[in-house]
Amino acid sequence: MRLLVAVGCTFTFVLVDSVISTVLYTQWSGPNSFLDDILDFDIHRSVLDLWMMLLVRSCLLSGASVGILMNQHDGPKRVACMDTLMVLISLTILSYALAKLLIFSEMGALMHDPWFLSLFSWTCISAMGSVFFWKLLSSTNVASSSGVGERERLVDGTEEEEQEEEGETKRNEARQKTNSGATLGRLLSYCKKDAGLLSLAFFFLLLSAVCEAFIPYFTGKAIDGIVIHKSMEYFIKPMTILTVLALVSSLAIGFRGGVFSLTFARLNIRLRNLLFRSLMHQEIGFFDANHTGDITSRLTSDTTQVSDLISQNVNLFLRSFVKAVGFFIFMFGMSWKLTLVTIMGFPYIAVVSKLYGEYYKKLTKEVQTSLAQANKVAEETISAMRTVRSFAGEDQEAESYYSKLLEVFALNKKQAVAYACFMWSSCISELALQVAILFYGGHLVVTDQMSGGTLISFVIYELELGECLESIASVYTGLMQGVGAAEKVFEYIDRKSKHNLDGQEAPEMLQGLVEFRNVTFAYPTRPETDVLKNVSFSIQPGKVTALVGPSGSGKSSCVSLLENFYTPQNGQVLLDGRPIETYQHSYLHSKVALVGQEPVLFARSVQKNIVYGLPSAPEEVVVTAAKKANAHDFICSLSKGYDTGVGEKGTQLSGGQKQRVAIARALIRNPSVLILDEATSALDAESEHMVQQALNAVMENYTVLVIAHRLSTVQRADTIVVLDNGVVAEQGNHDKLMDLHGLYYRLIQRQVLGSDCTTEPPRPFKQLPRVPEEDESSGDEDVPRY
Ligand SMILES: Nc1ncnc2c1ncn2[C@@H]1O[C@H](COP(=O)(O)OP(=O)(O)OP(=O)(O)O)[C@@H](O)[C@H]1O
Repeated sequence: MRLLVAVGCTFTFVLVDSVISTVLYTQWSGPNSFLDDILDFDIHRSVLDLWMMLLVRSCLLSGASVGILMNQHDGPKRVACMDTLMVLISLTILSYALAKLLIFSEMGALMHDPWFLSLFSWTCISAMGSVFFWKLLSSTNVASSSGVGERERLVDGTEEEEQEEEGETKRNEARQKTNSGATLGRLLSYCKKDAGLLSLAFFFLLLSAVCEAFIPYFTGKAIDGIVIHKSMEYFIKPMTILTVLALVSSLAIGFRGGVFSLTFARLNIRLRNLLFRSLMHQEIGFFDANHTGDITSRLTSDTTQVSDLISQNVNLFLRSFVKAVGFFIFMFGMSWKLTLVTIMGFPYIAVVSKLYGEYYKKLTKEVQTSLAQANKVAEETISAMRTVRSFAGEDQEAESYYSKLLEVFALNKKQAVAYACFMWSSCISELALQVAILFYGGHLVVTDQMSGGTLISFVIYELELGECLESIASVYTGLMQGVGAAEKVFEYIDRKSKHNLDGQEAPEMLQGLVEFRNVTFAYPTRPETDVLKNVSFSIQPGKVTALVGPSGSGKSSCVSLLENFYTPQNGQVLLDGRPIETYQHSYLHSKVALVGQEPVLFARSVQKNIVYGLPSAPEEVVVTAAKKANAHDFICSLSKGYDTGVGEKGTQLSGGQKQRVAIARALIRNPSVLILDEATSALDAESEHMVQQALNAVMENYTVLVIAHRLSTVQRADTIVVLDNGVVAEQGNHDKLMDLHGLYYRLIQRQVLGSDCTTEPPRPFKQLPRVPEEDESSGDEDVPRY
């Protein structure tokens, strides 16, 4: 339907254009026959050429309309491909009409003929109208693709899918085009708070632009003073004004630049702040799905690129724009004819920079993505340097980083070629313009239509204007680059977490009863695999519940759900009878504390690590928590005691020390439920002993869910939940489960006896650093571990 309307409108336009152009032409040509005009064509006297432009427009528009009607599927796409060509043709028609006006102006009376002026004006209007109707025809592409998809349901499925995909791509492209303006508007709206500063910058900008606009004018006056008046008086006056103008403009330029830099530095801070806050509230699944390198690259390089490019370009754009307007006014005042010559070249430069800007924006996005990939490799390698060294993987990692850099370089090469082509085309068009101005200006001076001094002023204005237009063109590409980076930044700023942390419950008393009720869960990154299937068990207040099971059976996943990191697909995790997600975020994490298997410490002091999340905790509470965690003595022996830094991820502490600081960090909250992921396998005997002592004490006083790796812990637990491949295989205490002779029994037998007493080999518990002797199992510290 839309397609038919567009074609109908285009044909109507062609008809109206033909009638008006022909009537105006015949009125102008008078009794002369059309044939005579062709045979006796004189560019200085005939407007036949203007009428012929009608043929060009009509043929193009009618051809496109018929093409679209005959091939409704591919037609609009083909028309869209020739959008730029149509713009160029219309610009050429416009320039030709202006040139005709100049030619006729030389002929005096001819120019004032109302029919000529009407035909000239109509040619300009219809040239612009042609672009509009061409765009209308090409835009039917987006709407018609889905319509065609419907009509051609008989076509096989793959083709239909392809059509839909194409439609979607087109819709995205169309959306992207309108988005650039919206993104820019949004970026500027972030500067609203700096409106005062910006107004000041704008004032200095105007001041400098006005001063600069007058400089060529007084230069011309000074030259006329020497050449025409041959008097120092006529020379000194404009020279004095020139000096004052130069001084004022340079001061204003300095102020303007400084204030703009300050404003956009604040924009950078705001963007980073917003982005980081948004990241802090994303669900854990988001961090599973996105690599740290990608995220930090948006936070560092993309935000910097946005503020740098926007600050430089907004500054440059405003300055160039104000100056260009001023220059145009002066140029028109000096010679409207020479100004028309200048205007003829201007649209071509605009088209070239638009094309270049769009291509550059696309390349910039690709470069950023590619750089993020390279950063990903570097970050992963550097953060795992010990592992890299121990496997002698340095060269392999360097090679893989280099190959990523080469991918970036391939894109940089494309950017360089695009830039070279852009510079080449804009320099050529500028040069052509200057030659035309000098040529025509010389003719005006020779025919006494302007003075030599005025021509010099005009040429200076034209050169300055060229610079302004060049700046505006480069601003466009620079802005597009910044907009590309800004879109990536906004994507994360606008992202709403898929897991809300907006629970409000914060009861004064919490018993610590945890229930898993028919929980089925799959990680968002692997939604097709259920890692927990209909899991139900409970953790009684004041009791120790142990989770055991082979590696990958889902123990840590249970902990993640209890920490409210993810939402289960089915079932509920309850704390004191209320769903876990209904609790206030900070409340929940003060009541449910976790000591992980490989606890992560921050690169701060021991004290700051212990009070993490509770910055106002008094010193004595910190010391009490450290004592309970069996950490006080070793902390006191450190060089600066509690103020000693622990290094990145706690690397300056031993594994056992790290664990005890992590236990203190959990205990300082005085939690109702303590989750312990027993990690003793990575520790040496002494550290293990220290950590175990701390854990033993803790288990006596808290409601504990422990992922148990030691037989002593499992034996001591009030309830043992045995997980196997995401389901609860068995539940009960040690004696009951041993009597069952099921999975638990087999696992114990296997670990204690070091042999398999089943026909079906069970999957192993956590890897054992050493196989214990059978009679060791009664001891506490040296008991066998899972
Ligand atoms: N972030 C994640 N994204 C996708 N799948 C995951 C994620 N974390 C764990 N898994 C998968 O979920 C399953 C259960 O893992 P989980 O870590 O809960 O097991 P586990 O019993 O704690 O194992 P282990 O004792 O070895 O730590 C495994 O198959 C694992 O591959």
